[in-house]
Amino acid sequence: MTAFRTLDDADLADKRVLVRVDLNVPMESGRVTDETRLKAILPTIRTITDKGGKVVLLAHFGRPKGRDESQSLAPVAKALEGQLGRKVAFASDCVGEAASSAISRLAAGEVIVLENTRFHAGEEKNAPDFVEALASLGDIYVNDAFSAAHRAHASTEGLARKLPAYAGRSMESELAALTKALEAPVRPVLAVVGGSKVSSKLELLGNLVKKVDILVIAGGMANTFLAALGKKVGKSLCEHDLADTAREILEKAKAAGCEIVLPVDAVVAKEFKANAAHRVVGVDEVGDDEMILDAGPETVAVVAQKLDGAKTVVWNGPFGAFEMTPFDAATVAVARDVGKRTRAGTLLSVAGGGDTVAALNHAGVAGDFSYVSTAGGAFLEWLEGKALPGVEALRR
Ligand SMILES: Nc1ncnc2c1ncn2[C@@H]1O[C@H](COP(=O)(O)OP(=O)(O)O)[C@@H](O)[C@H]1O
Ligand SMILES: O=C(OP(=O)(O)O)[C@H](O)COP(=O)(O)O
Repeated sequence: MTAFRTLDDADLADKRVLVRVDLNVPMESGRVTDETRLKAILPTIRTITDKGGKVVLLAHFGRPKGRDESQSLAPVAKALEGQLGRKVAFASDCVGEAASSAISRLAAGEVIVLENTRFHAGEEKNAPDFVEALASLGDIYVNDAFSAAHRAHASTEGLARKLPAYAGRSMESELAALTKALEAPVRPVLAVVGGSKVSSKLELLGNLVKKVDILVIAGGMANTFLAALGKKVGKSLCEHDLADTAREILEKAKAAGCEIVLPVDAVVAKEFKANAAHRVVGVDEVGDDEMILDAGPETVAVVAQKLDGAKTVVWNGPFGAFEMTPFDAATVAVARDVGKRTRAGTLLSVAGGGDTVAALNHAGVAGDFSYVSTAGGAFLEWLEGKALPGVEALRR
């Protein structure tokens, strides 16, 4: 018997199936720029529609504080329609009259997306009345959002305890693939953690340093460490109030024998925009009116040298603001290097995260990696050995 109930165990005909998916996709000017997370949920949607269920998709987008139309899921629902090749309805709220009347109009085999769950404070609080309001809209709950499973929210955890709960196809395959690739990784293991979600990913590094041999800290995360070590980072993305936590992580790494690699140079600019005037500087030379938007070429060379000694790579979070040229250079260079080594058979590589996957696609190498997960933070917490609330709630 498997650890979870799956869609194979469910009677789906004519049922209202609440499916938690991750529609937190990269977007620019109202357009989805990477559809990996949409493609990942197609098998679950099709399994349910083929069996005559009504698919009610629940998801968050961004981190709004209350209702905020700029964080609406409406354009994502449109993009999903394109991927699915069939009509996808949309309801302007995920609870209440707007949701229930739209769902009541669904015929068997039809699909609807409900508006951003994070428009309601009860979502992140996992508030019982909000869980109740969501549960009243469905007969069955399916979680297909491995990438949001590290959040104990109403739609990722609370609902699984309220309705008959099943793992979706993507949830199943993510857990199986990560277990196969990383349950007993060949050492040395090199991890790259970068990106912009500094506060939500910094603390997990304290445990990660006990699991990996080399930790390359990149992106906005690196700026926070550089500042904690007394370097001036100007206007860079940086969480100065996390300096103590950053220093504690460096101590933990030392105690665990994990080598920490920080950028030695940076590409800096005065404006956060594509093709902004920029210069390459050492990390001691960032001006007060400048911001670090990418790692420099010397850092890329250091990472290449560290990769020479690694057998397994895990990666979440880009080296820079890769959506804007030329600040994609370090991310693209390291991605191509890892891809090449993986193809040559000298490295096993696992990468994940909404933006990281978009960056690998941008570099044209996602297909070269051993495994690409939809998940970033959730994948790192899984790697830390932490129980993920969204996964735990699904266990039989
Ligand atoms: N130095 C930097 N300054 C500003 N933003 C950065 C910097 N480095 C990386 N980023 C941003 O980090 C974002 C991705 O971070 P994150 O959400 O943590 O990754 P993922 O979605 O892969 O988990 C990208 O939008 C990228 O532009
Ligand atoms: O994009 C996500 O995670 P990721 O940035 O770690 O890939 C998930 O949708 C979780 O979003 P959250 O970090 O706002 O809870």
